[in-house]
Amino acid sequence: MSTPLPLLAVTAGEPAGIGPDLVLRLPELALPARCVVIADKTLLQQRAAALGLHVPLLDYRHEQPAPAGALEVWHVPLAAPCRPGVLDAANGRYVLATLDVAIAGCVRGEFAAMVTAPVHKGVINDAGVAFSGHTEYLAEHTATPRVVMMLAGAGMRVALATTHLPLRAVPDAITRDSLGEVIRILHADLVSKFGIAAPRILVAGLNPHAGEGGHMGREEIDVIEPTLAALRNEGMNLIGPLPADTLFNPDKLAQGDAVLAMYHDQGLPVLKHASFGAGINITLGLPIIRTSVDHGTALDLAATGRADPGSLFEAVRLAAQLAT
Ligand SMILES: NC(=O)c1ccc[n+]([C@@H]2O[C@H](COP(=O)([O-])OP(=O)(O)OC[C@H]3O[C@@H](n4cnc5c(N)ncnc54)[C@H](O)[C@@H]3O)[C@@H](O)[C@H]2O)c1
Ligand SMILES: N[C@H](C(=O)O)[C@H](O)COP(=O)(O)O
Repeated sequence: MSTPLPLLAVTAGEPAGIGPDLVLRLPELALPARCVVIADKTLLQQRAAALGLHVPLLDYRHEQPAPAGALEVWHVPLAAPCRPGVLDAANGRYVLATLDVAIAGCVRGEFAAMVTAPVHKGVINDAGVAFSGHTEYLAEHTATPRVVMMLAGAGMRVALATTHLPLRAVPDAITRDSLGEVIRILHADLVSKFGIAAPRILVAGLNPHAGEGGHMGREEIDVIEPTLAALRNEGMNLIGPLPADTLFNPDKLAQGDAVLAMYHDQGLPVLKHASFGAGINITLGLPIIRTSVDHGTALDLAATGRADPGSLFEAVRLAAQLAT
């Protein structure tokens, strides 16, 4: 008897964006997972019609996997009809409801992992819910005090010491405690999830030229170096703090298994330049497995047929691999 495929929850994300278009493409490939899309079924039917896709949509039944070529759907109703490309705050809470279904299913063990299509952070806030990203939402809703965002693609892994916060808040958010926790999570998950026995982590500085010996900022001297020194004493292989402008040169990258950038736009533009459309976002440190795409809602492409599903396929493959 063959081993059953891991059962993954795939949330379709912002209804006006490309998430519905992308999940409808899942049956095209023989992916190493059984996927259940969490979304409004009528929305998927309408989007399939707009795209000219003939995908049978079947209600999810745990004991009855759909045949090849069909898509299993866990129906969560929209609050208001959706027009492709047009955001509507009335549906902000619908997006969160799809995440809640996936999280609850993972926590109770029904789903082996969750994969998320992109959401629009702004419209969820417009709906009256403070929301800065899946990463922070998942941490809060699994009662996990700290998680780490890592994107992977083009042979690179880039983790972030801070995630979605205003740039002016970044230096204050990087403390010896917070940085130490981030590095411990990154190190532990590189070992446990990626099978790297002794991970080498390249750590970026915060300031230009890693502070130039304290002449361009003191965070490297006061926070980053002491944190790295303490963790090296525990046996971790940490290289840095390194000037971020040359850290991504191929020779330097080859010396590490992952980069730790200090903030979102220090690390992610490099990775997305190299791998946009095929990269994966993974939340480290969670009690459940969660992967995601490397792109946003692309409202301009919804229902056009021009959205590339490559990143979603990669996110499903990684989630399945981690789950098995
Ligand atoms: N995983 C997520 O939930 C996630 C990730 C990134 C951004 N976002 C959110 O998405 C919203 C829009 O963000 P943005 O405009 O900065 O970035 P975006 O990724 O939506 O769009 C940037 C550009 O890339 C193109 N693009 C994006 N995905 C594509 C795909 N699959 N195939 C082809 N082209 C694609 C878009 O058309 C656009 O030109 C924001 O609210 C942002 O916060 C969500
Ligand atoms: N920072 C991510 C990116 O740029 O791809 C994106 O905003 C998604 O983050 P969440 O997974 O936290 O929603």
